[in-house]
Amino acid sequence: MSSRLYRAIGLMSGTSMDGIDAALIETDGEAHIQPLAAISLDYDEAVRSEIRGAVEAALAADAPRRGAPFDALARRLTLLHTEAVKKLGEQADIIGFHGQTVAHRPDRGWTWQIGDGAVLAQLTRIDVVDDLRSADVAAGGEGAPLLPAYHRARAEALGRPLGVLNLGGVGNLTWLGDDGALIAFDTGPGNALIDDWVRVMSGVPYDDGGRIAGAGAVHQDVLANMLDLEWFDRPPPKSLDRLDFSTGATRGLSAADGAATLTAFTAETVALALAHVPQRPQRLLVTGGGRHNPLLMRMIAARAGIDVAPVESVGWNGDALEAEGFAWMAVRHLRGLPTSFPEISGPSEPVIGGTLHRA
Ligand SMILES: Nc1ncnc2c1ncn2[C@@H]1O[C@H](COP(=O)(O)OP(=O)(O)OP(=O)(O)O)[C@@H](O)[C@H]1O
Ligand SMILES: CC(=O)N[C@H]1[C@@H]2OC[C@@H](O2)[C@@H](O)[C@@H]1O[C@H](C)C(=O)O
Repeated sequence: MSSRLYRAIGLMSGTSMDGIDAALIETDGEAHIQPLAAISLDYDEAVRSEIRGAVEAALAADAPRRGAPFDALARRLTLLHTEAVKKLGEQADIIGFHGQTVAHRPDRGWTWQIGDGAVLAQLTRIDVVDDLRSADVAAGGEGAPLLPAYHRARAEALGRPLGVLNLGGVGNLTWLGDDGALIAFDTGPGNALIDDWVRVMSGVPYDDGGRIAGAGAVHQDVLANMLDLEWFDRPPPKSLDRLDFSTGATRGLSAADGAATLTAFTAETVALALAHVPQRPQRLLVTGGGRHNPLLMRMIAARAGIDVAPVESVGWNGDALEAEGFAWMAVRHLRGLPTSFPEISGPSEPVIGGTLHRA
C-alpha cells in the first residue's frame, strides 16, 4: 500500500549566516521525493552582524538560554522565515524549520537553534516541526549531521561507493558503500574560515569564485600547523561548532596568501575525511555554496585525488538540498519515522526528532 504524499516546506538558515533557503517537496518521508520549488532570501548586513554577535555570545553559554541578545534576534528571524515562506508562495501541509544555529555543544549535552516554531505556525497558518536536533543529542548522538539520511534516500539509484560532500559554513561528508553501509560526519570548516578571513581582510562576505585565494600562495608551514590536530584522526560520529576552527594561524599573511592557505586547509580536511571510509568513492558530489568556488573544487580534487562534481551533475539542486532535507524530516516526524540514526550522528537508537506546533 502506498503512503500518503505530503507537500512539505523546508527552511534552512545555515552556519554561513548568509540567509534562508526555502524548498517545497512532495514526499511520503521515504523514497518518494519530488522537489517542486525553491527560493533563497538573503539576510541584510545588519541581520548577519546580529547573528555573528549572538554566535559569539552563545560561545560562553553553559546551556541555551533566553534573554538578550537571543530573544530579539529569534523574533526577527522568525519573521524573516515567515517572509521566506511567503516568497516561496506555495501552500503546504507542514514546514520543517531548522532555525539558526547559534551554538552546537553535544559535548555539553545540547545544541542550540533559535527561531520560534509556534509563532511561525501562527503566522504562516501551516503546521511546523522545529528543533530537529535536540532529541538526537539527548539520545547520546552528535545532533549533526542529519542530512546524510536524506542523501541516502535521494541517492538510491546512483552507483556506489558514492560520496556527498556539503560545503556550507561547516563541511560534512556522507559516504554510501556498495553493501548499503553509510558513514557520515562533519569534516572541518566548509567556507567558514575563508569567509571570516576575506570579510576582515578584504571587506567582502566571501571569496567570489576563489579569486582572492587564486592570486595568493599557500604557506605550507602554516598549513601543516593547522592540520596537526588530533580531531582529524578521531573516528566518526563527530560534529563541529562553527567556531571550533579559527583563522588565527594565518594572522600576518597577506589577504591573498591567507585566503589561499585557508582554501588549501579546507581542501585538506576533505582529504583527511576520506581516510575514514573503507572504500574510495567513485566520485564526490558536492553540494552547498562551496561548489561555486572553482579553486576550492580543484584543490579538493587534487589533494584528495578524486573526481569532484557539483550535485547538479545528478540533477539535484545544491542550493536547496538542505531545505529539502528538513522538509522530508518534518514529514518523517508526522509519520512517526526516525529522523536520525546511530550510523550517522550516533544516537543509541534511531530517534524521531522535532517538536510539532499546530497552526
Ligand atoms: N560564487 C561563490 N564563490 C565562492 N564561494 C561561494 C560562492 N557562492 C557561495 N559561496 C560560499 O558558500 C557559502 C554559503 O554556503 P551555503 O549556503 O551552503 O551555507 P549554509 O547553508 O550556511 O551552510 P551549512 O551547511 O553550514 O548549514 C558562502 O558563505 C560562501 O562562502
Ligand atoms: C549544528 C548545525 O547546525 N550543524 C550544521 C552545520 O552545517 C553543516 C554541518 O555543520 C552539519 O553538521 C549541520 O548541517 C547539516 C544541514 C546537517 O545536519 O546535515
